Amino acid sequence: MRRVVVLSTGGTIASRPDSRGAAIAADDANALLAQLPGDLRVPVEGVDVLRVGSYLLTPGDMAEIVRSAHEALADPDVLGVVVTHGTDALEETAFLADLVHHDRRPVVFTGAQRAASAGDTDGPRNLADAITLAACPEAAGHGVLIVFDGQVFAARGTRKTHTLAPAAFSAPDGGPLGRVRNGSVRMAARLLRSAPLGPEALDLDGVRVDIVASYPGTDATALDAVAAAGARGVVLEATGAGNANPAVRAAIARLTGEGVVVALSTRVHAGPVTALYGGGGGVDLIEAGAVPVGTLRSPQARVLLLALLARDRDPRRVAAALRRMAEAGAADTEVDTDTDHGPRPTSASTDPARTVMSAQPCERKN
Ligand SMILES: NC(=O)C[C@H](N)C(=O)O
Repeated sequence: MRRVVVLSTGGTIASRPDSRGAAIAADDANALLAQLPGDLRVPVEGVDVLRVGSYLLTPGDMAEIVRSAHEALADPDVLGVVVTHGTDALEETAFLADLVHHDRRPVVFTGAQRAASAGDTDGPRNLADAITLAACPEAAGHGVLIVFDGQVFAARGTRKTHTLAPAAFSAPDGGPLGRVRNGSVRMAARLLRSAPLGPEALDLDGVRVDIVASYPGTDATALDAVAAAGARGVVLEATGAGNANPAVRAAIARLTGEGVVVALSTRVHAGPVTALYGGGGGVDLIEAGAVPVGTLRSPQARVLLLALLARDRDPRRVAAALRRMAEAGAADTEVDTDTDHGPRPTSASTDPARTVMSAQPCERKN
């Protein structure tokens, strides 16, 4: 039967209060589907994968979620897959799924900011939007998508940018690709995606990549500690366009000399990492061996590094692949010229830099 598969993994969308009032993932896929509003006009199958807050996920759990999506897509009758997920680490699992996504059918991640037990929970609406999008031909070829509060985002570059608001996600360097409103889908733009990695990129067990922050007065303590703990990769969350100081520069040279791959990201909300400054700035850190990761922020840079290290033990090749794939992200704002999904330009684009607008072929009644 032609259908959408909903993979349930937990998060606030599935949460109810425990005896202390603390939200705990409790609902399974059937309970989520039972709360759906309106007529979705497409059969839906629920599958339980995990039932946890996403802050509890390990890289191995994230790989299991992605493998479950691939298993669902092995059935040609499946139109698309929805993953319900906690929002804390949604950007990580969605990006991992995108890195290995090799199917034109969409995988759509969603969740909620208000628990399933809340009178004003946003979960059922987000889930209905995700199912509509997953069944929509306009979503084909976009890779892995995130739909939240009516906005559609590419997995890559999208982050949780509000702790509580229903509009929890944004893509600071590109904006949304489209929207779902009143059961109707409008896609406005498309990202250029790099070639997908093979399934071995999901063999994350035993691969350690840490994130280390740099700040005024930081020293080499944390960098040396994660290397001693067995990290094969480190993401440095630097200041500004990717700057630190001479102590961090020396630690990066030491770590890369020992075969640890160091990615250079930033704590700043938007914009790319760029080699601009000396004295321990980006010019020096890159010279010492750090790889600038463009507009990727630490959580997704870590996922990319995990995936690359899972498929290759050679740090030089991994660093080269990291550089290549981070650069591919620099093409994020190019206008799509792929017309096989039938784009029809209009003046209603959400982002003038990425103007491709389609009609609304996917409608649901509600
Ligand atoms: N809104 C949410 O889903 C947050 C929750 N802490 C989680 O990530 O599971």
